[in-house]
Amino acid sequence: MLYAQTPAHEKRRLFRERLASGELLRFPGAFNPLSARLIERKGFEGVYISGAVLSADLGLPDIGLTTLSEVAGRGSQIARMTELPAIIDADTGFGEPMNVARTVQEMEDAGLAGLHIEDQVNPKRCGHLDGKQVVDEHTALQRIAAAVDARRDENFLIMARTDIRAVDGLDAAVDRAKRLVDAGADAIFPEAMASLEEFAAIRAAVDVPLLANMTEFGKSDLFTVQQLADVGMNIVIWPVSLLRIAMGAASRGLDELTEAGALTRLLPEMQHRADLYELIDYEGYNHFDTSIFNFTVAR
Ligand SMILES: C[C@](O)(C(=O)O)[C@H](CC(=O)O)C(=O)O
Ligand SMILES: [Mg+2]
Repeated sequence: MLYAQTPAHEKRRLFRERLASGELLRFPGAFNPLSARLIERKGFEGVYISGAVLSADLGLPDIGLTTLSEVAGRGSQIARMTELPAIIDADTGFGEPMNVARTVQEMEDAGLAGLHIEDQVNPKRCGHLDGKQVVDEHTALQRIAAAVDARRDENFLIMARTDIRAVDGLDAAVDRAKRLVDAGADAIFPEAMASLEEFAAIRAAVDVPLLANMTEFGKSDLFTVQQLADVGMNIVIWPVSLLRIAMGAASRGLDELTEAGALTRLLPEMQHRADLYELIDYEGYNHFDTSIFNFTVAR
């Protein structure tokens, strides 16, 4: 009933333990709190909270328009709904190094297990679009150092994302990954890798956990979990996939309404009322009610 039972510090501890095993952990993107619960029920190891999804959800492009409060607020709503660790996309950290520090503390308080901060200039762009720019090395390292310094729970994962591959090439990405680790990053998110070999090159360069972004219609091919495990990746995200699937289905449903005037034919594709109730534990709430309202009126 209500929210997850596992306290945030415990989720983080367990997450760090699992990450240390070297296995590949699967983090589909939750587009709302309810979908986080579905991800948990289906047996995944974690939940990703995407900036692209948060902005799209508001009808906005992913160009740094969302605020720290909006992102932390949505992160908290999603994280508290699942026992799984949730990692959030903190874009460029919402400002200068001091803002990055505050971002880390807000995300800790929101119950997240970790975040990633990227080295794009403000305002950022989607990592899979052309024309993005990255900051110089000094600024990139400052952001990460500020983040590491600000955290109060040592198990809160500070991941550095580098977008430099699409701008200056793979050698620059390898170099930046190494420097970000030296600055204290617990993990690296090499954005827009072009091939498995490129993931392998980053793997060879640093010892910390690595994240692979399997976003659709972007610059990376869609590799399988096994392929990514074979090149030593430790976390894989499908950041926007569930939103794309849900919006695709919604669009087809609206077309069907226009054409047929009823949705009867789509019933097999819908989440059944019974499945929804099971997912949100209606039963538990009923039980709670009967255990509380057990009085009778004396006459
Ligand atoms: C991972 C990402 O930062 C996100 O916000 O989910 C995006 C995903 C996308 O736009 O497909 C990114 O890769 O920049
Ligand atoms: Mg993003």
